[in-house]
Amino acid sequence: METLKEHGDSQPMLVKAGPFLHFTAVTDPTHIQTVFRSSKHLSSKPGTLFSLRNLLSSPAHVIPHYDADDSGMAATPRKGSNTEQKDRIHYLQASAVQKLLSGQHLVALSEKFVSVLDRNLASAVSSSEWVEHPDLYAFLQSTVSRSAIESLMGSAILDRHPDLLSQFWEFDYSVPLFLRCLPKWLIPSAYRARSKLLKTVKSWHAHAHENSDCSRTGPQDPEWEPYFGSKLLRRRQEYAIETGWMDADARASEDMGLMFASNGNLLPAVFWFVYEALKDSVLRDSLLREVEPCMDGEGKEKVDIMKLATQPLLQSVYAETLRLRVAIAVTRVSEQNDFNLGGYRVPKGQPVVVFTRPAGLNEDAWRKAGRGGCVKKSLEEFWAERFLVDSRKEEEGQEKRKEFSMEGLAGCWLPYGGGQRMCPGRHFAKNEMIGAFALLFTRYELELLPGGQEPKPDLRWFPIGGLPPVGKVPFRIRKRST
Ligand code: HEM
Repeated sequence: METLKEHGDSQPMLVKAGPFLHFTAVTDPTHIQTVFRSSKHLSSKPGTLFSLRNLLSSPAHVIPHYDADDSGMAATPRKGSNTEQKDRIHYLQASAVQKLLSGQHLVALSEKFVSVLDRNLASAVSSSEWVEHPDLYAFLQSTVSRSAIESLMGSAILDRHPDLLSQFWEFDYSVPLFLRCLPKWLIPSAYRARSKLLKTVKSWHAHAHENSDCSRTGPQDPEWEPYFGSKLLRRRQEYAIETGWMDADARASEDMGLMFASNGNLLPAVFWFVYEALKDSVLRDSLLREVEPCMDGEGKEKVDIMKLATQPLLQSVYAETLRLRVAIAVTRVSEQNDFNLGGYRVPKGQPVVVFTRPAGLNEDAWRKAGRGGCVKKSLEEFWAERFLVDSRKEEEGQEKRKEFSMEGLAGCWLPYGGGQRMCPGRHFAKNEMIGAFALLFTRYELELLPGGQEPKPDLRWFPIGGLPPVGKVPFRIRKRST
């Protein structure tokens, strides 16, 4: 990060990390946009293969199939590709997550998440008296993640494997070690944790196949059932089985990967969102004023999640949290030809790496993007209103309203990567973050306890994703009386 800052951002930088790994680091927003707009020419296949081998422990015999698929991610296969439709694994995966995490599926999933979280919070906090907890992050891991997993993957996995959450977080803790390719003899407990989680996922799949039909992915089929959970999980089994080469171990690795993708970044983000609201009562009250008109039902007890996620300040806090608390490196490779990066030649096969954090902290770039208003306060600090602008809609006799805007920030705000492979879970993640805030603070009162230290983001996770807090944040919670 320091090297990137010293180097400046206008030119791509060739980084030699050891004798074999050379990559081009890209920090200039225009270059970043060129990379993401070139999804047709740049692939993320080498990164996918690396994760399958080193993080997800996919069986060796399936890797050549992922490698051989040269048909691209678009619905129409690349010219010259002979990959059969059923083997177009990169397209099948991408199209399933893009379709089944958006539109009406997103609404169903988000509503499910809110209702499950509501239930889980109610059973975790049953008292109207203050109850003290030593660690806010652990509390959110056990309530929010449980709800995220149940809404996406069903309730059977949690019922049948009561220690699933601790298995998952143990694996998650070791992710930076696996990505550094440390061998088993050096980190035996990390390898044990991963094997245990893989075994659990495989056993959940077997049980779900006995009780549910994964081919029920049509428009009349249920959005959610307890065994596989959402339609997305059924669809992933369906096409994987149709390949004929994805066995039970390969499918377990894939869904362990999805469990990681859908929780590993989310939980740190939820933590920082909630923590900012706990630290600043004025901010918390302003956010709650935006929640109020989104409560439906007779007793105004039901959260309208889709409406909630369009409120300006809630969105601004969401975007600001991700800007500061996510540090990911997104990798692309030109497999066919050398790549022209705004006049710089990147040789074929050499990874191009986009670091999201420097772009989120680069004041010059934000000004050049026409968003000088966003950097009135230093990008190094949290500013809840950073993404608010004056509304363009004039309402007579009314004070100018604020609205949320990301205009111009395509090369600066990148927590979800970009281009064709941009995070397909981003809409759900947004609804989960904002929904978790709304439920926690409308149903309960929460206060920080004295004596806790200001948590710092854990840079052990740079540049892998969401930065969890270092240090425990003690707090107390009670049910609201009305
Ligand atoms: C705050 C939370 C999240 C952050 C910051 C985040 C970030 C990212 C990033 C940076 C990528 C790589 C994108 C690229 O290469 O351009 C990614 C990929 C992915 N994310 Fe997320 N993500 C989050 C939540 C989620 C959730 C909730 C889900 C699922 C429900 C999800 C599912 C995925 C999947 C399946 C991929 C792989 C897509 C592919 O390779 O085609 N993510 N995410």
